[in-house]
Amino acid sequence: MRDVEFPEVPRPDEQARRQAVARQESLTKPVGSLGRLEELGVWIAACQGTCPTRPFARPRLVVFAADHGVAANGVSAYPPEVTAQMVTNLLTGGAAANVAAANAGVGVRVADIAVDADTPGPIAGHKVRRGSGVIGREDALTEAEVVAAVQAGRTIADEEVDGGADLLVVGDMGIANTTVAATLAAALTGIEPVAAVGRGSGVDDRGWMRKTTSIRDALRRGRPVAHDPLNLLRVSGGADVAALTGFLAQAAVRRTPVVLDGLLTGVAALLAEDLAPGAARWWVAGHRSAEPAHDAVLRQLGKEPLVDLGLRLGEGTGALAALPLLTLAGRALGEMATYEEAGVSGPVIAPPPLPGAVRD
Ligand SMILES: Cc1cc2ncn([C@H]3O[C@H](COP(=O)(O)O)[C@@H](O)[C@H]3O)c2cc1C
Ligand SMILES: O=C(O)c1cccnc1
Repeated sequence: MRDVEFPEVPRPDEQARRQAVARQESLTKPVGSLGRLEELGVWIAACQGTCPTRPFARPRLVVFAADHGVAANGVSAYPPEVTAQMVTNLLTGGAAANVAAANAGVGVRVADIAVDADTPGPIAGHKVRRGSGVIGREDALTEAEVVAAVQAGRTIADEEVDGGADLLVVGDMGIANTTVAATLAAALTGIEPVAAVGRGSGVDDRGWMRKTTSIRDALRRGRPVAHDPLNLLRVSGGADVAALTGFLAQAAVRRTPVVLDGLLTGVAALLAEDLAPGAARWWVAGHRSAEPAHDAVLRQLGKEPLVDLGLRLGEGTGALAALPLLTLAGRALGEMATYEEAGVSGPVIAPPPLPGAVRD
């Protein structure tokens, strides 16, 4: 699938990063005392290419919505029509993500990539198909659909960045998508189906068994192509994961930082880093989801999540819960007074170097 190639991903700005490290040492607090917030502030400066940092002007959440054929196996506690119903709920402001976005000052966009229903015109502009194949016995998508979905994600990232977004947050909505995500996580990290499977939106013990079997069957088909991101998306993925993959890679190409959410966005991140090496430097992990496979995915991404609240919702809620921490980190670096400005005496003993420099 040569139609999907990304240009070389730029690095966050090294000069701004160095300036930010130096500035952290000049601010009126013991060196390193803001802990991880200091690393995050440095990361924001490097992504913005400027120090002091600026407050984010237009943070945006994009929720990627799609249905999944594997829902027919009885792997979710909820019926497939909930996907379209929740899309409506997200559009009218009643979902958890709407509240979390409002709390964090983030604008919300919903993109129907493969919902198995008609959705309003403005959100269906990038729709690739309805649903997907039942991944235990057939391919999720055709080659053309994979390409179209990845391109849809790229276009959505471009639209957001061109519209002024300076921080992106990703989310998912789609019944049975944790079965797909767990399959991809197992294929990409090597964990077994029983280690990858989770309760998703709350499946019972019998459903859990059906889900584990579905992941096992899907993994049997997906493992042979696990090293090839686009073919893995075709065999075992879905149009939402493919679009998220394109979106995450393109956000990095466009030098725009992203806050990752739960399991589905995590597997898309692994695939995007594969397609566009270095893209992961532009992402921060918002939270650790209660889905067991998410931990393996985060480890493979080399990301320590900002919060671990036992959330298991998706929609971007974990990322949005963490967002005020990110905002604080940026503002502390940008707005605190220096020792010189405030007339506060600096240390009399040279402080130890800042702990664990930021992954740039
Ligand atoms: C009302 C409702 C709102 C949601 N918001 C996100 N999800 C989350 O749960 C689903 C994945 O779980 P599973 O694989 O078990 O179906 C996805 O839609 C995901 O976004 C929801 C699920 C439901 C039921
Ligand atoms: O990890 C997630 O994001 C998640 C977990 C459960 C249900 N939906 C999403």
